[in-house]
Amino acid sequence: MKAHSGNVGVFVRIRPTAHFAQGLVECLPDGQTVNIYHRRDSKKTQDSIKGRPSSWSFRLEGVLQDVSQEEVYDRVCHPLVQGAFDGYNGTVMCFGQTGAGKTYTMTGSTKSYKQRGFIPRALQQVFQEIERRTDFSFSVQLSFMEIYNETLLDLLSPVSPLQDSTPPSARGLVVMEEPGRGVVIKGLSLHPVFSEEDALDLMFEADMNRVTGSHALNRNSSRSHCIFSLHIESRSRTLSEAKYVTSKLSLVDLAGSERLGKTGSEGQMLKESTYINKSLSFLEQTILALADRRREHVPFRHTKLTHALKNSLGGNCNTVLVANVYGEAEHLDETLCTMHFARRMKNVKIQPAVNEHMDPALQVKKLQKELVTLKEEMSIHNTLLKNQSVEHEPLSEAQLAEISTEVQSYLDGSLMEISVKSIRQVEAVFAQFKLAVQKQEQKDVMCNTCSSMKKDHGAVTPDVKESDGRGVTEEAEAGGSVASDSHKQTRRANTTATKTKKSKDKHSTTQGDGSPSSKKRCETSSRKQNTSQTSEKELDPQEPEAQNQEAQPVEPAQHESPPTKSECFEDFKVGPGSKISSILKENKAVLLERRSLVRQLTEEINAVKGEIDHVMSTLLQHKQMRAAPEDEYPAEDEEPDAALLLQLSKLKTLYRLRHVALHDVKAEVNYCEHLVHQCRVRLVSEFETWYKTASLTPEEKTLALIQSDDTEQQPQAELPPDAPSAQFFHNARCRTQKRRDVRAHSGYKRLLQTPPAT
Ligand SMILES: Nc1ncnc2c1ncn2[C@@H]1O[C@H](COP(=O)(O)OP(=O)(O)OP(=O)(O)O)[C@@H](O)[C@H]1O
Repeated sequence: MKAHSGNVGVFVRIRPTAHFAQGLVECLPDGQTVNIYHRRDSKKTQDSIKGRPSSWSFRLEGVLQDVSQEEVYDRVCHPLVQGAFDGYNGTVMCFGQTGAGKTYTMTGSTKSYKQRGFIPRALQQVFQEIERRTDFSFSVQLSFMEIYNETLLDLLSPVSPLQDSTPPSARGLVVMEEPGRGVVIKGLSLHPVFSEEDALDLMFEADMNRVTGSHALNRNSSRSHCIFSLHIESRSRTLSEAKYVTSKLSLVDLAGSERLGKTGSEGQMLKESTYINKSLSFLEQTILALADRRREHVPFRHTKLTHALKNSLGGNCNTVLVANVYGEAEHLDETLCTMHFARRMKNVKIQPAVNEHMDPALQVKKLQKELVTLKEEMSIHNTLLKNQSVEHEPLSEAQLAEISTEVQSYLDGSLMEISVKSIRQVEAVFAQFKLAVQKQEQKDVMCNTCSSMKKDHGAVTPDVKESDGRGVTEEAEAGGSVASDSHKQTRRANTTATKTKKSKDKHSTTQGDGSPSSKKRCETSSRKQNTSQTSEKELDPQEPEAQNQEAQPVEPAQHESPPTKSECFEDFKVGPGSKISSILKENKAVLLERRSLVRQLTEEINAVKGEIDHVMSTLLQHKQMRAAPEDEYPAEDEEPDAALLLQLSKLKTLYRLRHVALHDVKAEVNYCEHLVHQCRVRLVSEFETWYKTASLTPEEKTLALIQSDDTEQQPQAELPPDAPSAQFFHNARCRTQKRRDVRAHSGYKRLLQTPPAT
């Protein structure tokens, strides 16, 4: 997904106020335009804008006024995070006057889950997406960097900047450009994270380490620029492709621009303000240069900030700017400056591109496979066909299309045979057959279930959770492994046969001829209708009765009895739910294998224990014998004792090793059980959703969609208090608070480094 292409996306967010400058700031109903007017009677204003027009109109991607944190995130950040999963880099920057709400937008309130900002929401989205994309494996790493007075600081350094008195320059955080990788920060620590809660922990930790100060406009003013980065790498689990994609998501909270007179800064804070204003002014110059396509040189290297952001400004990245402004009249000049910056940023071009890479090891494997195929082709060429025109190259699009047409003609009977030309052609023919079967299956499933359920929804009420649970266990006990496609197709064919039989039965019930066979069919049918709960076993398409039935001609749809929920579940498992169903089977197969290993190890341990007992009792006997009068027992009995002791020591070692192995395998069993449970729950819940939707008319589906939209827009206060993300947020915050308290008690003080002279 490409979130924004062409130009940088720009939004303006107005900080809520009871004293909105009505008449001076106007937000148009289109939600994209802000007009700003200057009063002609204001002396100060007239001085500052001498010779310029007295009103400005700014048209942006969106004007965010009185909008919740959730909506701001959804409009600004959500598409970029989604894009990151497709391999696009993304950057969101908050820019504006001090106190206008940049940190509130980016990090949000650390005390309130509902008011959390972009960073925690992005982490939530990332881990939810990872859970959803079961076909991919992901690795996520994060880093958090601060630029304070032109010095780069690692907010997540393994050695906390609070403890470390080494000057940051000596700790070696340097902006560098590497061929093929662009700008990298050498020395910045990257932290692998495996869960939302892990990541939130690090976010709170970094937030605690930031430099803040207090001045007239903001009690908690960030005195630095802050760059939070998430590095995501994803690889397909299903395709053995060498390709994989990476992306970097940067969330940038810039320090606030400030008028020194207004903030009343002095001393250290004055120095900070000077650095902040200087770097923002360079940022502005860089943006001007980027927006002007005639400029050949862009002064990225003027400051650490612009250098570090080089790839994010007009690079291959989806970039979005949030301009944070006040809505009050007294800040109109600064608001105007921010809006001009936003407009310039809007003119900067971006060229988002997917970061696709090749895994060399997998590529070698692929080439080796290719070589084997080519060799086979050669052997066919030489031995079977003796045909000079055998193709050794991969098939072209045109050849594949031709094969598809041939297969279609073969299937509809207009072509009697397909002649073999090469292994690749044979493989492509098989693939086309498979495709045709799958399409037919999908059609069958949808036609049968949707139309029948629609007709008689009330009759379909078995509790699938229970019947599914039993079925699943039965499969597991039967040692179910991953079903091959052909196996699935056989099951499918048998299911169809069973269904056809059932529809025939139903037909006979209403039009019975009174013959014994007809009666029997009637009984079967009524028995099925009276059963409120149908087990999987009863419906097992492989049961002998079903297999012995000759395939009956398919009755017209209106005579078919509606499939039971359990039957629909079977269809679901080979149709839309086939992926999760096959993962479940795989996991169950692994679980069974591990359980049998546990049994085997337990038996071995028992056997070793038996031997140990035996050796010990022999040794005991010898000891007793030695204690007896000498004439009864000869002295050479000492000799076997040495051998027995050696054997005993070996047995004990073996016993210990087996125990360790058993312990490990038991842990694996626990883990596998957990996975199987998760898959099972997911299969059933996905089926429930599918089943509900399949039985709806198009109008009902539309209504359901509208209702689900409504639910999403409910205020967050209505989220269940135990919503997992809220819990993670709460836990991580509490842990950070504890660390903060410990540090406060032990007298830690943030060492603010003197910046190197520039
Ligand atoms: N949209 C908003 N809704 C509610 N409160 C807000 C909003 N924007 C800002 N605030 C509040 O205003 C105060 C200042 O906001 P914040 O610290 O985010 O400003 P800033 O632009 O990051 O300032 P600085 O550049 O000085 O760090 C905070 O108390 C914050 O909670």
